Amino acid sequence: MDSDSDSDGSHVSATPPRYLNPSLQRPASKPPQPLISPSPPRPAILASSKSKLRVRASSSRPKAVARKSSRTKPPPPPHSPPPSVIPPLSTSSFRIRRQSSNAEPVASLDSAPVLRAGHFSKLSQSFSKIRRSSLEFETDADSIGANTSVLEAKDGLHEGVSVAPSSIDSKPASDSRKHLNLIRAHVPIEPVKLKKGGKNEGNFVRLNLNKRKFMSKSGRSKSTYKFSGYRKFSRRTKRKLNSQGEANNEGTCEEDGLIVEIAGQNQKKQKNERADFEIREALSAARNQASEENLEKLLKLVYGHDSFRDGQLEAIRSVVDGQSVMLVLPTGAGKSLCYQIPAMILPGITLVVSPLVALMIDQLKQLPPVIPGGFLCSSQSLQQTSETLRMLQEGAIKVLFISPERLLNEDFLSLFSSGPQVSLVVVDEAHCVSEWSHNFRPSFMRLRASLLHARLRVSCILAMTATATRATLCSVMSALEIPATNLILKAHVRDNLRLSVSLSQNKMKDLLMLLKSSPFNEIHSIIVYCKFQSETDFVSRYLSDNNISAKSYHSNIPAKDRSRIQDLFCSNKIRVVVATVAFGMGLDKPDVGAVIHYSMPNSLEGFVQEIGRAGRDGRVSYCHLLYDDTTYFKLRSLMHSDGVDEYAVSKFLSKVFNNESHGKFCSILKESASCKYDMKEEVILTILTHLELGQVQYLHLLPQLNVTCAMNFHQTTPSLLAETDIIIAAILRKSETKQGQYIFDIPTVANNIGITTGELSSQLEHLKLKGEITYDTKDMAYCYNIVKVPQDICLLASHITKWLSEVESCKVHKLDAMYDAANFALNKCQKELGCDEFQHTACLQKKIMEYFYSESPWNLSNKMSLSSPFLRADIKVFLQSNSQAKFTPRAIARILHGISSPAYSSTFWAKSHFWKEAP
Ligand SMILES: Nc1ncnc2c1ncn2[C@@H]1O[C@H](COP(=O)(O)OP(=O)(O)OP(=O)(O)O)[C@@H](O)[C@H]1O
Repeated sequence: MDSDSDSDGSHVSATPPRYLNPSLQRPASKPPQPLISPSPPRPAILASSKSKLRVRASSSRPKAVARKSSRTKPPPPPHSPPPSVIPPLSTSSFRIRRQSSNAEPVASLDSAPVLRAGHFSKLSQSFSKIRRSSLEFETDADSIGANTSVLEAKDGLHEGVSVAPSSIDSKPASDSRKHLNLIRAHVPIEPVKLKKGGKNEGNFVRLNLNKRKFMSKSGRSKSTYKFSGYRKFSRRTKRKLNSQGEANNEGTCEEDGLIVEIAGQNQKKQKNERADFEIREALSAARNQASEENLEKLLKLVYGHDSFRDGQLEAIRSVVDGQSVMLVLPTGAGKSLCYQIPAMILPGITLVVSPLVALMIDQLKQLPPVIPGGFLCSSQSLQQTSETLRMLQEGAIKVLFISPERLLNEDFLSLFSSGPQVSLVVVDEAHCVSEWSHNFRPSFMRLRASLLHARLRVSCILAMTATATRATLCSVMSALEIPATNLILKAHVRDNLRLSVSLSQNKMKDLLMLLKSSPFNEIHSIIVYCKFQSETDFVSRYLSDNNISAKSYHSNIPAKDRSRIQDLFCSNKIRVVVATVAFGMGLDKPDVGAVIHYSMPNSLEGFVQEIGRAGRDGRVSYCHLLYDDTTYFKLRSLMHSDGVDEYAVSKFLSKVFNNESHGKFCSILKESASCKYDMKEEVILTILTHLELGQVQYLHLLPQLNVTCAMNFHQTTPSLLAETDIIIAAILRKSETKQGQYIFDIPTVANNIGITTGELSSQLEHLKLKGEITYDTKDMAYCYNIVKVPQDICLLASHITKWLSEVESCKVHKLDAMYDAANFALNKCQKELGCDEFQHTACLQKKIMEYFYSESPWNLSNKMSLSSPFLRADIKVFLQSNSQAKFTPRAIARILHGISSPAYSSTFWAKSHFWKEAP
């Protein structure tokens, strides 16, 4: 049987073999060897326990559907904790929607077809010429789906993606599923046999010759044929002919092949049209009535999935019904579908606000071909941005991924005052809206329902997250005005994950032992999470030295290399990726078999999110935490790195309100302010956001921009130009000259002549195009208008500092909760719920549930309260030996803890012997 036929039937599965030895069955109930526990001997892990925990009383579980595979399925995953584990919901301020009794169980990927619609990103190396068919979406007046999108990427990176219209070339869902996939192992790639004799030979070369032959014969010019299309055509023809043993007369056969090919194309076209028609019908039915049956039909046709997973249908129906929803589903549970299907059904645009560009691009790639999408981010060129905006206005984009900064940009918002209709705003990773979350983003905080309603005229908001405590949910729902009844909350941890913890005194050695022991030694794809970038490098090197194929991944690795590492991992060419949290967001590799935490995460939210990258295919997967006190202490110190003193806040506020001119454009240089007030840029933005969104609005934040401009004149003399141009006249008044360059502050000039910085910039651009000037800008600044000057800056500083210190305590509390859960599993677990010496799925799930659902914060013991008896003496000596400098108490504490800050960088202070080295 050749490889073509191999790909058919039994061996094809949606996921590649997880185990290194494909003959091995998944070790669902295979006891892993206890290895790192402090108290040997350790009994073997019990993967399937009888005393299972239940997440919700009626929670449905991933259904293990028999796969067309020779591999045996593992036993179904254990159940989740019993309802008694959850604090009484009736006392909560939310009504947590329970799954209806007739809800379909979660379909495992095993039951899904081999390819998902929309997966074409095997070509992530170069997805520049991929045509994506889109359906004709009905807008108010006309159909807009006549456009298809072409995605482009440069350098094989996920950068510079733009979406351009193209001709109607709608493909049916079934066809679209033949798109090559990012996760190549998912895709039965049609093998192209190369002839022996060197890499430049074989079909490629021969077919080029064929091409010349054919062309000369038909008398067409070279330009008549697109090479790639022709190559495909020739290859297919060639195969056909070879199989008939008629390859000798190449010219004639090519022509015969052409006839066969055209017939095939016609058939395919008809099939496509039929599929298109079916989808259109299903869409129209779903628009008329968003019933379970109609939505399931759409799900099947567009995605190839048989049924909705827990929470999906409920969310989709509510959104289609125009209700705002807070959706909490575990990582990999299928949240994207909950906005994609409404996006198809609703008449207007769906805006998806995302915190990371990489995430946006991944999500864009995962859109099914029937939904034309685009994205806007700051790294795009002006041309790309305006092209996307043009398409948006023309209705050629149905789903637009956008950063919060971009969304809140005045120019962008003004597009919608009389422009395209927005039907839905999706806030992805919605926990970022809340300062009580593990991942607060000030720019997300500015996403208020009132603003979205007023500026986008949108009434429906879908907030999605995988991890949120009650406090976080409360603040997100209040900011986005989502009614308490519209919370759809499912389990935070999927129950196909087996959780284990071990105390480790030598983490590298223990990690290696873990990877070489069962079940990890049989798992093909593993992510090892580290806290620090340097850790990822030396851990991956250590593993490689010990014959484990591993690569490190962190944000300091060039984007191109990161992309390559991710591709290698996704195509199963690297077994282990040793990464910081930078790895995994948007990663949809379904068969990651294990996640190992080399370092403890900062919070249970982080833990849950990271382990959620394992077992997205519904198969039993393993998550192990290596935990030790030293890392905990180090992390606890780091939790204070964002903290600020009232003194610094007060100084900063004085600077902010220094310029009392109401309505005028004010700016504060980011870098120098950060250093001067010893506050991280993110903290400064948090304070400014609070000044805008707090109880009293003190200022109005504007987009950040480079405020220093250095200009050269090229044609007309500056003074002559100033006679006819008031902007140049103002620049001459307000600038200083250095080596022939005119250097000025953009806000100062704009304020001087009473125009906005935007108007000033476009005037300068105009002069530049005329060849009169060239200029460069630098010095990124926070920009704002003052709305109200506070009466008492000290009082305001005290309020803000108190708020920030509560946020800081919240972070510390999250770390303590993580530590407490791990400590509980290791030292206090009574092993009543199916846990054993090594495996603590049940007790950790219980701890996680308590953490996420409890009304009040846990009362946690503070291991850090014991201070060194030598501390006072140390501080005294430190001050004496640095008597030339002034320190705040916080600055001294940071130095002693080895935490760098904007004013006290590690580059300088790590040389001091007071600087505490990282463990
Ligand atoms: N109803 C379904 N049946 C089968 N597979 C599904 C279903 N819904 C989603 N999936 C698949 O589940 C995988 C994860 O989906 P998705 O990326 O939307 O999850 P997510 O919840 O957004 O994950 P993350 O939290 O990591 O962003 C995808 O491969 C998707 O095709």
